[in-house]
Amino acid sequence: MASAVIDSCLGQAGPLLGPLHFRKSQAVRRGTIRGTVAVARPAGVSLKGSSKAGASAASTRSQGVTRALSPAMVELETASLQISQTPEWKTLEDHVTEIERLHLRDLLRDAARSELLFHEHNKIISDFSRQRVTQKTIELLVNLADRAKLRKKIDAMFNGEKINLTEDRAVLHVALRSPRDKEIYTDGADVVPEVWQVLDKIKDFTDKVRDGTWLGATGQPLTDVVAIGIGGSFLGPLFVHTAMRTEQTAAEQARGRNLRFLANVDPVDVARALNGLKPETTLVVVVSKTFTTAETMLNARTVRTWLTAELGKEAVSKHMVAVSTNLKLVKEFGIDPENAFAFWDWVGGRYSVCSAVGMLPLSLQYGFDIMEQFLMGAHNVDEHFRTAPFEDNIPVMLGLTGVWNTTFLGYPSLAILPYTQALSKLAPHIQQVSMESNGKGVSLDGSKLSFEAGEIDFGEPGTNGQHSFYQLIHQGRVVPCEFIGIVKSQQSVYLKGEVVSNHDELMCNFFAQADALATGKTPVELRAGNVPDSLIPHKTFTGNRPSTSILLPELTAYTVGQILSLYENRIAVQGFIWGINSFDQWGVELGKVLAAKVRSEMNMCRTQDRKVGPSDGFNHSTTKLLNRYLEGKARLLYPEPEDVFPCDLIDADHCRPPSSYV
Ligand SMILES: O=P(O)(O)OC[C@H]1O[C@H](O)[C@H](O)[C@@H](O)[C@@H]1O
Repeated sequence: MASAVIDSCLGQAGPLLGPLHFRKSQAVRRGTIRGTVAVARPAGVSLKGSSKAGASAASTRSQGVTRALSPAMVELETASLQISQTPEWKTLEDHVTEIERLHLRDLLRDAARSELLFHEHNKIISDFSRQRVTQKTIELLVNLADRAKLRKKIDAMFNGEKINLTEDRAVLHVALRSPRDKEIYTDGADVVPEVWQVLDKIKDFTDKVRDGTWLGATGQPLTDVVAIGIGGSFLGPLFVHTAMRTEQTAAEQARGRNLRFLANVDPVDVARALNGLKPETTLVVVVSKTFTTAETMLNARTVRTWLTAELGKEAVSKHMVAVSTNLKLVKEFGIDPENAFAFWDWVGGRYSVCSAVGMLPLSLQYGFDIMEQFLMGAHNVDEHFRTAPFEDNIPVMLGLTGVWNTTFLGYPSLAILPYTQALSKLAPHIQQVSMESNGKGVSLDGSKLSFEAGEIDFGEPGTNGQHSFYQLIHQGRVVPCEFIGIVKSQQSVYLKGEVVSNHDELMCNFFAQADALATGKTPVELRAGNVPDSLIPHKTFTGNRPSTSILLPELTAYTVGQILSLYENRIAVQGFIWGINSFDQWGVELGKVLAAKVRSEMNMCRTQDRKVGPSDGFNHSTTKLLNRYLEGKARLLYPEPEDVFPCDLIDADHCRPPSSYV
């Protein structure tokens, strides 16, 4: 059956049958394509020393153990084999020259085109008219999406297929926001009841903490929460918290409560997170999918010491709870499994904000009922994404225009520009979701991509960004932008006598910037404005710089959930088109392995007769730099000259105690 699927897929290839047949035979030879398939592991992935929970399983696979793929997955993997060799891709490449002849200044005069590129779903408006596209571009992008089997890939994700091939996992964060009465299966089991079991437990626990039924060790209410976690166990919750803080209903619910995050292992971050807090009133939530992440575990131990130094060891059971997929390690750490909130390996860290990772700390702060609205908003856009035709599907359109800009027009970046301070942590969150998901160099089957996937995301709320990096995006490099505006501000400030409120002023810029980028300012216009000739080149704006505008009615828990889903699904679309695995992150492992090596060197440096040199496996540069650090540390630890130990033996000079002590 699988080979029939492959043949039918290849059969559409037309003039490109050659390369695709080559791919096919190569894949068949490697054993990646057959009825039940043996999958080659991605080349060059070293899993040894990985601290992630899935690593041991993955490492057995890397040692040559193969596994079976369902026919559906065979089909999807096949559809991802070098999408750049398909006629649909080539047609888009050819289409670039047509688009290069057009200027957005002229395209925007076409009202019919603008109407076509204007979409609305449940009061979310998206306007793609300032993208460098015509109706034909959209048709060609949709053809590419069909060739990439986008619909089937979306269905496979929602149906719990193990589309994360390198970790053999389903990708079901959408199940985290599913209504109770839905059924979503993976590995033959419906996951929705488990999701709701944990959500019910979160509601129960957070209600008790908030109403004072659950008290601290000294009988005081726990009004302050410190959530310790990093990466996906931090950025999503921080984004949502920042978005909710000034929303009226949420702010009322949070009155008298504090939520802080501790992410960086930097002691400065520890000091800032704990500054002014009292152990008696503090609840610590340790958030880690794996419960092995070095930074989080060290911070958790540090904060546990801070708590127990004042309250005694028994206080841990009242003051520390955990969110993890690894309940065994939670228990070993000393947190009662009763006080642990589970999630599952089918939730990627960066996609985990709708699990207990976000729901627990955020419900402690705002109450479960408000956070349930957040889940409902995300689910609403998930359903739109799953069911709407591609041309009217906002996440799909965002993803397709993203692929168009990045891959075909050659603009590798995306600026995320919300015109509300409440979304100031959206860009940092999306940076992880997008860049960790799509920053890949090989396609699903492990073959090297012939184009660059991924997008460099950054951003800052308007208007602040305008006074910072907008110069570059107006007159320097072309950086596609996504402007996000809100109709009803979370805070209405109307000064008596002023027609334009603060919010109106903010939104004037939301509209103006997108048009300034698109239309620019020509030398003719400048001359008409009496600009001297010498300044004309400096004051010219070339325009033709693409952007999308998204307008939301208001910023509530519900619409924050919608925004999350728009971006998560947009990023999935891009990965599905590029034919990569957006759901693994092997690229973060190597640095961790090397850090572990440095850590063991530092530990050994505590002994006085320590001999460190290049033979320990570091190159000359690292050895020298590391030894400078150790030398500085030695001065701090061993202030007396005789206490200074020779930890730097690259050359004889460094063996001596620092000269200032001699
Ligand atoms: O939640 P944890 O297991 O502690 O992982 C925290 C983070 O670790 C790594 O950096 C991964 O690349 C991230 O995806 C993950 O979110």
